[in-house]
Amino acid sequence: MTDVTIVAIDGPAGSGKSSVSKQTARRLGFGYLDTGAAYRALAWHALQHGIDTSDAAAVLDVSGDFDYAISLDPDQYWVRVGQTDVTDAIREPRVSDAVSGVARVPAVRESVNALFRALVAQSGRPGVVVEGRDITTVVAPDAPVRILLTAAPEVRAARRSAELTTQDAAAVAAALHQRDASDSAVVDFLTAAPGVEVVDSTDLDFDQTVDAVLGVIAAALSAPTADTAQTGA
Ligand SMILES: Nc1ncnc2c1ncn2[C@@H]1O[C@H](COP(=O)(O)OP(=O)(O)OP(=O)(O)O)[C@@H](O)[C@H]1O
Ligand SMILES: Nc1ccn([C@@H]2O[C@H](COP(=O)(O)O)[C@@H](O)[C@H]2O)c(=O)n1
Repeated sequence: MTDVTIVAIDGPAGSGKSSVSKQTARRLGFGYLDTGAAYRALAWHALQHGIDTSDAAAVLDVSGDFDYAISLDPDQYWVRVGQTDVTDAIREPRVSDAVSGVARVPAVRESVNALFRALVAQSGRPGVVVEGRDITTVVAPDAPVRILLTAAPEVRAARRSAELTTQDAAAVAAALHQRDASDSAVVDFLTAAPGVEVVDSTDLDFDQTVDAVLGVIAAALSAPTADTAQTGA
């Protein structure tokens, strides 16, 4: 797809994709692309227009004037819609609750996937860690490194509720599992596709998880490819 080395990371909500991918990108001097932010920002945009995101036709309609921008710098992360900085707003529970409706619209997925590929190609970085739900399978199925980052459901819910102090733990867990259930009807991010390495962080702390991901990347990038094996390069 491009000369930029892509590290593709998928996984369910709260598995640590964003935080682990961002730190991995820093350690490698790579860019970091949070693909979920595009779906969240479009959900935010739809809500601003008073649209119910379960109405696919209305979502598609409002996506016509969706002016989206995101930083790929892991140290200066921001997300904008038009002139509005929505970096924090797209994490609000009302957006998380609405986002699966947006992600369910096939034309939206095609359009954001084209945008992701363009952002990676224009990143100016030697590599980009791209994280989401369908990166290993749809957005970058030929990436040299493809990882499914998992953790037990109760561990993911506990990590998420530890960062959201305004909501009770049971409500956070229920919302997270509800979002996984809706999302997994659209893309399968709970089982690893052939060739995708699983990193299970259930019993790992954050630094151990980053190290495990870096280990998979080092092994994959040093392994001979079909091309180098043939030429002896
Ligand atoms: N291995 C780990 N051990 C402990 N905490 C972790 C670990 N990995 C991530 N976390 C913490 O878990 C929380 C959720 O992680 P993060 O937001 O990166 O998940 P995510 O998969 O991107 O979620 P979502 O898909 O909902 O955006 C964060 O507070 C993060 O710091
Ligand atoms: N590749 C992707 C990434 C995300 N989604 C949808 O966006 C939502 C938010 O993603 P987060 O990673 O920020 O939690 C997610 O719940 C999916 O609905 C997607 O479909 N494909």
